[in-house]
Amino acid sequence: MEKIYSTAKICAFDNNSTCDLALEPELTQTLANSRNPEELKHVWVEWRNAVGPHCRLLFEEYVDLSNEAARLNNFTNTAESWLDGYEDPQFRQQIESLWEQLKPLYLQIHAYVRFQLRKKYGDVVSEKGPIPAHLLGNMWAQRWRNVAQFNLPYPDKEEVDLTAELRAQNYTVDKIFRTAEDFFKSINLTEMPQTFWERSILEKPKDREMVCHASAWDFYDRKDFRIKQCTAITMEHFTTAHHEMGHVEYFIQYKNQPVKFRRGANSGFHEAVGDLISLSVESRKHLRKIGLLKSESDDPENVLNNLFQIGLDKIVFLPFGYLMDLWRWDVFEGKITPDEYNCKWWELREKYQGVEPPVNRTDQDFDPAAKYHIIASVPYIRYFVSFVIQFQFHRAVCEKAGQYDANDPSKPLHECDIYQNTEAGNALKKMLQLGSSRPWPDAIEVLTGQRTMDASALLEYFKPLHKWLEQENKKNKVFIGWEKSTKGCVNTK
Ligand SMILES: CC(=O)N[C@@H](CC(=O)O)C(=O)NC[C@H](CC1(C(=O)N[C@@H](Cc2ccc(O)cc2)C(=O)O)CCCC1)C(=O)O
Ligand SMILES: [Zn+2]
Repeated sequence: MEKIYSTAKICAFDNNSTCDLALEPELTQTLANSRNPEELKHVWVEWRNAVGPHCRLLFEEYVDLSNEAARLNNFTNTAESWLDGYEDPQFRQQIESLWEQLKPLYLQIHAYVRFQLRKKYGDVVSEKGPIPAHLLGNMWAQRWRNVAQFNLPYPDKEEVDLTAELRAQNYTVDKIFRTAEDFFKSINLTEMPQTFWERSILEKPKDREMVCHASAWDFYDRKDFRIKQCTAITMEHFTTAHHEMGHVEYFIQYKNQPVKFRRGANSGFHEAVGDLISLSVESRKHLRKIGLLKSESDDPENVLNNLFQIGLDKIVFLPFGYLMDLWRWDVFEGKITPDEYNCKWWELREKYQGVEPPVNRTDQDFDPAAKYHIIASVPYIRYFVSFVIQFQFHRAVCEKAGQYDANDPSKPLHECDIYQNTEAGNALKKMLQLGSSRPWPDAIEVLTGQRTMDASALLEYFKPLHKWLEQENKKNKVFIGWEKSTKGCVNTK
């Protein structure tokens, strides 16, 4: 399935003699930059046609083999095996409870974006229904930051296009990764070893196919750590470089643990390290410090525009991060059978994300395969966990850096930047060095003083945006939530 996914190509929208377009970089760029609904629909449908049908039977076989392996490891099925690392029989209930706390914020940004997209695209976006998934700037509608420019709360304020700025300043792939390394070093974490620079693959090779989905690798010899990334000069890849290097920092911090404990406290911790640093990097304060933001002024409108763009990544991701394994847990437990794979997927996509396919789908399609983690058997709830705990970590390191104080409105959480603060870095380091040697509640307590996942830090970070969205949606009399989709998935049997 990985080979099918990594080599799949489609033909161009307006020229079907060009048929060598791959997911990265071509289709990713089209979904991000095209404003032509027909072209977006073409790319969205053709990608799924190129991967889904070819993976469907393989996936059924994979489910049986994976469950057999789980049983041989004394688990009931793969779902139980995947959840084992969270060491808590109540884990799924905790996730559901976190989602219930976060859903009101999601409903507000969803309603606002649907209203804006309707202004731009007209009736292809209904007033009260789910949002068509192909118009949101991303192949899976899991992050909407690429459609920020016609959604900004204050559109007449300066246009901060970091991708354009990176290119204008002749950022190279190497400079992107050196900039990321510089941040980690500045808080007393570790520089990348020389072998990292010699052995990593940071650009798509010209001479051969390669799995371009970014990844970070620990070779478990305490010395060899690498990143593989088909890096483009974009803001998304700048953030991804920090994400991948966050994995490497964690590898290095726990490298002296026994091999058994050279893992994240749970998988969500591993996903949170790089994103935690990116929360500082993406603040206007930091972007100005490293010269990526020219303007001097930080008036409330510019700050809200920036917070909104971060929300299009972080708030928007939550329902997707949840539904990916809600679908797979049911598949592994046999609650979703092969003939229901696709229509149950679209039920969940509508129920949690409030998105719909641009064209009707059938049970003969297999749209989950359009997402790397499904065909590569990579669990996904780790990202939902990460998107919650990274804000708990951020709140803790920002307090240590004196950059955040719950009682001081002049130090809001969303303007914190821990750059060059070694107290913050040392506190983070103490947690990372534990690896998986202690239950994760002990690990999170070391840094935050809490022993549970807690949505309050994310809600605190986005509080100004939440308030603004509620006011704006009320002013525009926008319908909050979504009615049943007119599109969806049809059982052909
Ligand atoms: C040997 C091995 O497998 N190593 C693991 C790491 C480890 O376990 O040690 C690994 O490298 N996994 C690859 C995976 C890549 C990416 C990803 O898949 N991201 C998710 C979700 C997401 C989205 C936004 C975001 O800000 C953070 C995450 C997606 O793109 O849907 C793609 C770019 C970002 C991270 C990763 O790094 O997590
Ligand atoms: Zn990761």
